[in-house]
Amino acid sequence: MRFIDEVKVEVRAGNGGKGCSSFRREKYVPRGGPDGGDGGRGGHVIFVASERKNTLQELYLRKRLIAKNGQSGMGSDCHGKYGADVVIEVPIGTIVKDEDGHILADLSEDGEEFFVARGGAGGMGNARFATSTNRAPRYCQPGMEGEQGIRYLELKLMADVGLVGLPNAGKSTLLARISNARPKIADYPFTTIKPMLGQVFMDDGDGFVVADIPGLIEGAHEGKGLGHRFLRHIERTAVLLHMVDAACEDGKSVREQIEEINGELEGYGKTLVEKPRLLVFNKCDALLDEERTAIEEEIATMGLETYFISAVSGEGVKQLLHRIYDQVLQLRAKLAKEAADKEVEKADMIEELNDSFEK
Ligand SMILES: Nc1nc2c(ncn2[C@@H]2O[C@H](COP(=O)(O)OP(=O)(O)OP(=O)(O)O)[C@@H](O)[C@H]2O)c(=O)[nH]1
Repeated sequence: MRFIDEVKVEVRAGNGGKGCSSFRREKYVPRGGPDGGDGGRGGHVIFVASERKNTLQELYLRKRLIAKNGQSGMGSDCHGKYGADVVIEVPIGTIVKDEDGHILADLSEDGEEFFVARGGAGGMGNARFATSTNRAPRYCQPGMEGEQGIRYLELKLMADVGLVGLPNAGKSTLLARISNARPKIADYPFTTIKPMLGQVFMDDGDGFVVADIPGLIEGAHEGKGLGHRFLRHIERTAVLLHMVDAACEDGKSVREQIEEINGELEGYGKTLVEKPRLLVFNKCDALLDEERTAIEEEIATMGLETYFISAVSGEGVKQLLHRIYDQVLQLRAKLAKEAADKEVEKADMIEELNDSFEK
């Protein structure tokens, strides 16, 4: 399966079936009334968010989603059948946009549905148009056209924590240690070529999801490296873990590594820069005490919360996880409060409206 996070698809819902114009013909009933049935509704095209999916590959391959037309109505008051819907599962975090880039839907919960193209209504048969003055109408309706258009889908993974750092900082090693994800780990850069999600379980039985995005390199936000395309996947996280190779195996000082990533996050825009960030110095097992002290002195002025860990030996990892979890819970509580406030606001508005109607 390839990781596809952007696709363009053509969607076409089914047209409604035509209504039927027909008259009852029975023995001994000389003038049977109208009995033309309605046409069936055209099929919808529906996206459903599913936790079983993590790529838009299926849509990338299909390119077109066309639902069936509704069947025409028939005599003897028989209605036409509905056209079959096309139902496509998409990953949680899929955003649907129209041709002008307006967001139509943001599918953020398992099972959430979006009718991306609605099938046309079936036309009414002549039986519906009989009145006391016109008992034998011949008129029946055509079916309505189904909606159609081009839609752009963009996947922004839903993770609580985003791992960022230069290639080889040890992001995959940390993810493998703390979560159920099993990323490839190698001592050459860019072993990670697609974002990888891992679920971390905490003592309370709950936990959080971490996204490891491919190693950023300078200029990534301008689309030069691999990272740019993937930065969007950490836009919705509660906290960023900025990983730095404290052993400086690739020859870059810790300051250089930090500044390079800062530059990339700044280049991407406010959403990432303003996120809470923990600076994590990895590979501490390979550091001498005086090297660690030197790093501590160098970063003291940066004002970032820092952690020293070894993703290989596990040193410092537990403490880090608790701190991350704190941040995640704080954000969840804030979002829950915002949602509850909105509900209250809505209820107040409805009450006010009702009051004004009564007066
Ligand atoms: N000594 C030491 N080596 C580590 C530690 N963590 C990772 N490494 C090594 O660093 C190398 C790179 O680790 P990865 O986890 O693949 O790094 P990454 O940041 O995921 O790299 P990309 O996938 O390229 O983005 C591997 O050889 C790891 O074994 C650590 O805590 N101590």
